[in-house]
Amino acid sequence: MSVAIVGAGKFGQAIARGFVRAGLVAADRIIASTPCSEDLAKAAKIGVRTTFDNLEAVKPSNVVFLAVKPDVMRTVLYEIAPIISERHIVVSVAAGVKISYVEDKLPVDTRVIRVMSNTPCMVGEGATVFARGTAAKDSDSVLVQQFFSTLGFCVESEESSLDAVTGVSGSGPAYAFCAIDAMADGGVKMGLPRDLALKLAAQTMLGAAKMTLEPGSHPMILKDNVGSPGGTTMAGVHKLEELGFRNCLISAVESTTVKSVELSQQMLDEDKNYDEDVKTAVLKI
Ligand SMILES: NC(=O)C1=CN([C@@H]2O[C@H](COP(=O)(O)OP(=O)(O)OC[C@H]3O[C@@H](n4cnc5c(N)ncnc54)[C@H](OP(=O)(O)O)[C@@H]3O)[C@@H](O)[C@H]2O)C=CC1
Ligand SMILES: O=C(O)[C@@H]1CCC=N1
Repeated sequence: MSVAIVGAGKFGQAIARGFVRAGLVAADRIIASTPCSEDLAKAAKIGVRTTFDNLEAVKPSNVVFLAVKPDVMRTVLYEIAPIISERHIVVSVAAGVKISYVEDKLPVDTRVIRVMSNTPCMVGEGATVFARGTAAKDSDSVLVQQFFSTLGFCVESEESSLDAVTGVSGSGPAYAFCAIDAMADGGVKMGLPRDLALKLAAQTMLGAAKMTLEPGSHPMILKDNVGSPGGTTMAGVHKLEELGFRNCLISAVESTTVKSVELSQQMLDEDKNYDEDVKTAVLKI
């Protein structure tokens, strides 16, 4: 198996590192491309092959990960389309880019899978949901499941769920990092050294997440177990409620989901305008 990662930025590097770390693909079977020399140097440090040329990455590969930002997706799809064949599986990890958008620009019957994952893939604790395109086979779905299961939790779903998945787990690590940082700030404010405060905050999140994932657990029951009657915890939980902590998180997930929906619509609208511009130009000729 040979893997191309087109768009070797933060997320492209995260999955490359994850695949190599898990021993799923040998580093020299991965070729990463980007026009950004800094990103290419970072990818090279993982041990993968690198190139500025997307076609050089795609040609020898059979699994092609598209990890570019949505605004360059069209350019990249048109660039690689002439060399995409039945041998390729195209896996898009871009937020807000619909499967139909990708399929539209590639040869008929290209096997496409759309994935929403997250950066904890780097440490084997990713959360991934994927949906298959119209020509994708069961074996493609099994392969993608295999890839992302080595990087953490992975499940197949309908494409319609992927905007909300982006809201919870795609962008979710950013909310968790903000929470960890803020808890550490609180510790420093109360007199702890910064490195200890940060370690305690991160380890606490890790432990709480692990407990929540135990079969039969529920976060609110676990929360009740922490709060001793008349003790410290409920004073803190009361403050969280007063300042709208849960409300904030629900709204953050909602805003991210809405942004993902808007991104999809914006891309379809831009496509329509682009097609009309091309038609007008052809008519002029
Ligand atoms: N970061 C995350 O946590 C997650 C990101 N994603 C998705 O991953 C994708 C990438 O995001 P992220 O890694 O954060 O963004 P980055 O900007 O870090 O990475 C994008 C990379 O693509 C490069 N690039 C730009 N144009 C081209 C081109 N024509 N051909 C090949 N490469 C190109 C960029 O180079 P340059 O900098 O020069 O433009 C950069 O190296 C997005 O679609 C995002 O939705 C999905 C889940 C999580
Ligand atoms: O911020 C973004 O658009 C990407 C998608 C999910 C996480 N990062």
